[in-house]
Amino acid sequence: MADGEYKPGLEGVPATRSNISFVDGQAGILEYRGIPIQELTAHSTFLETAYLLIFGELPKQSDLHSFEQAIRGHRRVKYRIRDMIKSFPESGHPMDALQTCVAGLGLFYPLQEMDPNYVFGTVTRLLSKLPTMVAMFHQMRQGNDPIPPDDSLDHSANFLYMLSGKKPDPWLARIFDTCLILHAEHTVNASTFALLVSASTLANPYSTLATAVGTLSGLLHGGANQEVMMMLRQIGSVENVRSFIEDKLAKKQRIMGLGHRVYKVKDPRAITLQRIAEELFERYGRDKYYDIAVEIERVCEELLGPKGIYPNVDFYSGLVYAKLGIPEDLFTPVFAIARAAGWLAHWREQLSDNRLFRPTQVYTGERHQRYIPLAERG
Ligand SMILES: CC(=O)SCCNC(=O)CCNC(=O)[C@H](O)C(C)(C)COP(=O)(O)OP(=O)(O)OC[C@H]1O[C@@H](n2cnc3c(N)ncnc32)[C@H](O)[C@@H]1OP(=O)(O)O
Ligand SMILES: O=C([O-])CC(=O)C(=O)O
Repeated sequence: MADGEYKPGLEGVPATRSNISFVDGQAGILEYRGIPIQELTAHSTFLETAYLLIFGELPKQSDLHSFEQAIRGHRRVKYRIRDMIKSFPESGHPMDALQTCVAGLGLFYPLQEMDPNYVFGTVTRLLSKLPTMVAMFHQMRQGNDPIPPDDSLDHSANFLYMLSGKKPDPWLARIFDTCLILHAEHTVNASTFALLVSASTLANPYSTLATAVGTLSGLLHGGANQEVMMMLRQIGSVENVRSFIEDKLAKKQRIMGLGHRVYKVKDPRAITLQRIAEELFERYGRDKYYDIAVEIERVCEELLGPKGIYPNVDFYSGLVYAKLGIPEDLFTPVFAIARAAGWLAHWREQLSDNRLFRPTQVYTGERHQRYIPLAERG
């Protein structure tokens, strides 16, 4: 292969065929199974959207009921998982805890034949246990017992309850559910690509999902949502925004929450998240960090807009999560709870027509070298 064909970061290189989601990065369009994301946030729920992504169509009433019931039934985790979480250092990052927990599930549920029962069991177990394990780690790192799930609450409300011990206002739970819909899937992003590679080896799905969780944690990917909040606090006031941005750009550093490999306009999810943030602030009081974020967007439109760098999904999400009372280092685990739906859809799709991923490389090293004995090396 000629060097000219090599694309750093595989930019523009198709890695798979998929009918799960569609992105038009110039027009700012995102669809799940052909349905615009705005339709789903207006009318669907996270679990219905997860079903759509994983099984390819909107569920009938009875199918949705069985899916939701199965997920409710998987909320508790084995006491050995709980013991494992107890042994984690409380200062560890929750994404590392989550990755370990997801991989740990594989010890209890070995890989089986890909029949519909196995797929349904795996998908519902993972969608259900990820939120439980995130909430458990959060409680246990504070020295508390985990809060058992409340079976009277739906998926999103139950997660917020397990985090705080308080039943959330249904309006806030619905906002959180909308955030999960927005984060559920996004074509062949880095964590999904890592998942596809793992799935293609026929690794156990828990190991495969753990690969994706680890990949999402990176600062250039899902980890950016926490970084944005840290940046907003570091800037501290609207007056400091321009100098902060100019200084960063002069040092060739990245502004977190901006830029995207695919979108060259404002991410449609950032538009919805900003609207949600405004609705939240209208009811619960404005937040100075929101004003700072808006000013960053304004300054960056001027300085980075000509390069097609605009807010991505991670830019406004943290402001919403913070207002919902979610601690900053749980922002990325919340992203993982949502993205599990897309990951599982891609796991299923990959295995329906599998071929091992094994790309090639452009070798740039020496050849035909002599082994130099240790004593002769300088
Ligand atoms: C869920 C998600 O994963 S969404 C993305 C979350 N990540 C972030 O928010 C981190 C900040 N953003 C970035 O680092 C990048 O925009 C990425 C990693 C998301 C995408 O990067 P790529 O597509 O690889 O773009 P690349 O790194 O080639 O950058 C192209 C140019 O834009 C600049 N650029 C890209 N993003 C930014 C940014 N956030 N701030 C400043 N400059 C940027 C680069 O410096 C580069 O400039 P140059 O051509 O003058 O050297
Ligand atoms: O698609 C990407 O490159 C990053 C991602 O996961 C997203 O934007 O949701």
